[in-house]
Amino acid sequence: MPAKIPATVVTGFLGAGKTTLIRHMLAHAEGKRIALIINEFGDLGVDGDILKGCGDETCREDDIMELSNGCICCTVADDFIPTMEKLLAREDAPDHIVIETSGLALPQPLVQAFNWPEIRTRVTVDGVVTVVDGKAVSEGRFAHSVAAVDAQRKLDENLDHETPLSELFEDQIACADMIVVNKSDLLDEAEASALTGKLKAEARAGVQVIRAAMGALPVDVLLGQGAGAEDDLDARGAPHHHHHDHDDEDDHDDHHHHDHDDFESFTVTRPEITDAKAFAEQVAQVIRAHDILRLKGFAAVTGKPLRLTLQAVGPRVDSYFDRPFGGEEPRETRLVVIGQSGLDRAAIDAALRS
Ligand SMILES: Nc1nc2c(ncn2[C@@H]2O[C@H](COP(=O)(O)OP(=O)(O)OP(=O)(O)O)[C@@H](O)[C@H]2O)c(=O)[nH]1
Repeated sequence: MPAKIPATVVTGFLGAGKTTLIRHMLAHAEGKRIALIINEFGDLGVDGDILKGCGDETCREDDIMELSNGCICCTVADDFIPTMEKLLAREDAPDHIVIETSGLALPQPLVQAFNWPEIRTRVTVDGVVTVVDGKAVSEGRFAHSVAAVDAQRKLDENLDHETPLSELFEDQIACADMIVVNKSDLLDEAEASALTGKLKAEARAGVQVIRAAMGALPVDVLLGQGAGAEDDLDARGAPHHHHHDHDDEDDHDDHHHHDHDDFESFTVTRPEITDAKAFAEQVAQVIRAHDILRLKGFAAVTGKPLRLTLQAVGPRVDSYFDRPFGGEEPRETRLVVIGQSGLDRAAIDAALRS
């Protein structure tokens, strides 16, 4: 029987730097043929677009596959398994498969999907890499008190003090084989080592916690961990028991909860903008006013042939020109907005289009 193809799951909260890390890995793949599967939250396909736009000859467009928008544990049979099978049916099988989960997904259901008979015989989960936004966690912007929450939970089993954010974070940490404290360029030494220590204490025994800036890690560090995670799910914090109201019919295992219901995303479209800097400030203001978790997309700037990529994680907005607009592509501005449920869509839409 041919050896199983190793697959690495890259998980981590919204905006932690998963796409950046993967982009670096593809650009420094050292001859490894890596196929990529992306499961994005929000309907704009920004991550896929950023990766496809990287222009590196080692990452061919047809090596990048996108799963339809949605939670892997709901769409495993209809979407994930067929995508994997398509990939495995190719003549030139990849050396390694990398799967980027949505920033709101739990890694456990995905790892579990590798136990499907069609997949299990041919692929193994080489490792789960959890990317952490070092700056956001240090600032307590989410998962502000994982330890405190844990202590509370231990005191009273009947209480559910968890917010969806800290719950997701805990699940992503519990499933990790390697934790990447990313954005270390924004941390001082004391912050970085405090966070590293805290994460080591929370992770399973022996999990490596490493620092990175812009996800720049050697491919050999990230891949080739040989964890066989699909055989070891129980040790990886089965998702919390938690009721969910995903929809009326409950056709999932009870222990699958559906945090993504607590989040929503929508797209705002507007014509060209005139001033890139002023627009970035406007975006930052809207984010602060409406508690938006993540905003990303592309803008057309009057007089500029290149497309402006906008990326905001919390109130920090990054923007850069990435590539010319394609011939068929409309010169317009499209942004995907992600936040906890209850966003005032009309107000956000108006504020971003003003
Ligand atoms: N300063 C700094 N910024 C970073 C670093 N890594 C990523 N970023 C920026 O953080 C933003 C989000 O990065 P992504 O790689 O898109 O994050 P992601 O986890 O893929 O985001 P989602 O797919 O939305 O969950 C981008 O603006 C990146 O340029 C880092 O190490 N340092």
